[in-house]
Amino acid sequence: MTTFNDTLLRAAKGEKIDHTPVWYMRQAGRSQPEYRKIKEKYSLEEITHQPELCAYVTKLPVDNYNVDAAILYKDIVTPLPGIGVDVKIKAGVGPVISNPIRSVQDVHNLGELSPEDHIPFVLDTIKILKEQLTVPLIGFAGAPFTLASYMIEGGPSKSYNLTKSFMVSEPEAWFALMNKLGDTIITSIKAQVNAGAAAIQVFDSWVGALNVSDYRTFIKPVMNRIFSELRELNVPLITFGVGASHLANEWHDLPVDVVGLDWRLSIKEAGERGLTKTLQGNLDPSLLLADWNIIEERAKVIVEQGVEHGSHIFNLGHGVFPEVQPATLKRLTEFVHEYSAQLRK
Ligand SMILES: O=C(O)CCc1c2[nH]c(c1CC(=O)O)Cc1[nH]c(c(CC(=O)O)c1CCC(=O)O)Cc1[nH]c(c(CC(=O)O)c1CCC(=O)O)Cc1[nH]c(c(CCC(=O)O)c1CC(=O)O)C2
Repeated sequence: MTTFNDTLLRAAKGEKIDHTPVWYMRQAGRSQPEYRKIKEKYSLEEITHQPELCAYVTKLPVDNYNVDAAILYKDIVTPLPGIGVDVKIKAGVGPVISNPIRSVQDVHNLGELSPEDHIPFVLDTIKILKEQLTVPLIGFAGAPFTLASYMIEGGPSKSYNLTKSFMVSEPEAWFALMNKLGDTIITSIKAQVNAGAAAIQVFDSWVGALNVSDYRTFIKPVMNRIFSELRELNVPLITFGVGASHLANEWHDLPVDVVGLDWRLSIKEAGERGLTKTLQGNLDPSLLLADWNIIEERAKVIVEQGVEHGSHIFNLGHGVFPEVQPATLKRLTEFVHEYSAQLRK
């Protein structure tokens, strides 16, 4: 019988580990040939609605790359139809919403998430994976700002103009929206953990668009509430965002176990800024398209800084690009495992 590999859970809690655990954001899907074949026939929504198929896609990188965790194949917008958001994922574009939020009334019109009714397929996928996996399954949600950016803009945005102006001009509506999304996220995560998810990542991918002062006023209260309520689940809590080095200390203040960094702030610099918790990251995903000797050189520095820091989970600074060769991810996982084991002896 294969034993359960709990290295990622131990690293998240700051316990002693014999190698640095590895997983990659967007490891499921994307660059994998088996997934691309499935994708010729089915959309993301169709895959997520078929638990056996979705479990297969989620497990592929664990089998192919030997990573120390699985992350559920779904999207951050997956729970939103449950609260009345009309969202479709358009290939090559991203999530597109036909009823964007423009007023406090729009916020009040949003419903409540009932996981058993609205996302039973997600819970069924987790239950299948719990039987199959020998590594922890990471459940996840998009954070309120990142979800709100799609809901207010109506789709992906570069500037977040509508979101930011709504936030400062309509604070009552904004905080009502943060509350509603906070409730939705807490309910969705609790259901994922009850079904068998062993760790949680909250993706605040786009919150780096805000400055520290606005983060403290408009975002931090809801993030504090979310993580405080999730603490009772007793699973490691990871927060993550992109282009947000200026917010790293704010995240460290939240009741989380792990702070996920993109490639802009090194593990060493984060430690120097007073981040003592487990750090996750942070190879620039673009570099996975470079020659192996460059990838190895960069990964080596990150592993060394992670060992020096103490608790570290190796990851990319953001998601894997579809152009990356599966063999590169396999080799990188092996390298991080072996090199970190030598250093941690
Ligand atoms: O990023 C894309 O693939 C393109 C469009 C896009 C999607 N969600 C979105 C975006 C970005 C945006 O709004 O600009 C919006 C989206 N989805 C997600 C995030 C969080 C993040 O990555 O920072 C975000 C926001 C930030 C970001 O995209 O980088 C999370 C996500 N999407 C997805 C997954 C599951 C997975 O990859 O296993 C995950 C989980 C996290 C993880 O594994 O790290 C899956 C997903 N979402 C999406 C697709 C493409 C579907 C299709 O083409 O039919 C796919 C599948 C795929 O990439 O193969 C749609």
